[in-house]
Amino acid sequence: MEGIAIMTSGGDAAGMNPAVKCAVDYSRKKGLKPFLIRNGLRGMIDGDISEATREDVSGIMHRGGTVLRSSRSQRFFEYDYRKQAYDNLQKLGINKLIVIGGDGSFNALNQFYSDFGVPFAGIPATIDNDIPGTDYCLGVDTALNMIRQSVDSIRDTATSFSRAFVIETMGRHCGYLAMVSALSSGAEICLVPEVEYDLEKIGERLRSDLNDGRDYIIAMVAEGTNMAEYLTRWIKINLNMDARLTVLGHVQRGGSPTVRDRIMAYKFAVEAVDALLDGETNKIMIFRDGDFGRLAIDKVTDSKVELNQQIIKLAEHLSH
Ligand SMILES: Nc1ncnc2c1ncn2[C@@H]1O[C@H](COP(=O)(O)OP(=O)(O)O)[C@@H](O)[C@H]1O
Ligand SMILES: O=P(O)(O)OC[C@H]1O[C@](O)(COP(=O)(O)O)[C@@H](O)[C@@H]1O
Ligand SMILES: [Mg+2]
Repeated sequence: MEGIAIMTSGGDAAGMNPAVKCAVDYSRKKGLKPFLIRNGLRGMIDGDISEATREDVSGIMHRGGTVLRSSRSQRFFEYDYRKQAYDNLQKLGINKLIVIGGDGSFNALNQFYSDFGVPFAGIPATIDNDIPGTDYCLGVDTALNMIRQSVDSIRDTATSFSRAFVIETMGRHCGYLAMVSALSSGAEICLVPEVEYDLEKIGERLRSDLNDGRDYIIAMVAEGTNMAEYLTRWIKINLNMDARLTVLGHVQRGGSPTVRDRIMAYKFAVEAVDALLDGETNKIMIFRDGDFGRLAIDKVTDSKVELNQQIIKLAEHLSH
């Protein structure tokens, strides 16, 4: 029986556990022998690999994070450690890999494929939604719901005071979480790296709203702009308003996967196993314009992610 190993790597994201469960169950159904690599790339180097049991993947669907655990490994950049990882796979008869992770993990596995020719299928999983070629990455819906819940709570206190609340979201260089959250929470300001912003115009607009009776402000700021602290000070000085900053941080990465993330996880996992059985060697599973598909890794690594134009159209007025 051919061995297939499943791992999670990079920043954890809700939906990783359902993807692991489905990848194990479906690959077994298809006549493969599923293995689990624990602790991501670090575990692959250290041989933290075992055949998947039914117990390993039972009762994990509803759990956030990744039960396989994850890592960001400096050693994987070095050939000698990758060779050690390859030897570990060889010993167990593993000749296919499924990696559930972000762009960094896909680069890692592509390097590993160039070194040793072990075919892999990538399942996009990162709250940042920053993988080119796919409209959706596992974990995004859960993160958006975690943010919504936090912003709703902040709004409760905001409505009790005449204050501005600046809320910073994660996302690295991608403004998706901030922009969608600005829409879903009815924010007055949204700053993301992809859209030019004009503080002068924002000031004019909000001063007029405040004169008309507005008494609090919610501002969503993507971490990639590095503007959250500055904007908080700017509001105090320019709008003459008390302002508070909340950096949401890792709260956004936690939480039980939403229904959307569970179902998407299943579909991505089936696609990944099928891709490998079809003889694909280094493809990333994608969801684009409502359909699932497979994209060559270089199409992913050589492009830059672009923010969805429809979302920009709906939210860009919050940047000026
Ligand atoms: N070019 C590369 N060569 C080898 N390993 C890499 C390469 N790029 C990334 N990696 C490995 O992949 C890991 C996961 O990538 P990272 O960017 O941290 O998370 P994510 O997969 O969520 O984007 C890195 O910590 C590193 O170990
Ligand atoms: O958890 P860490 O290592 O502090 O990294 C924080 C970063 O990880 C993320 O939560 C997820 O990013 P990745 O999916 O690329 O790992 C980013 O939004 C954030 O900037
Ligand atoms: Mg990443």
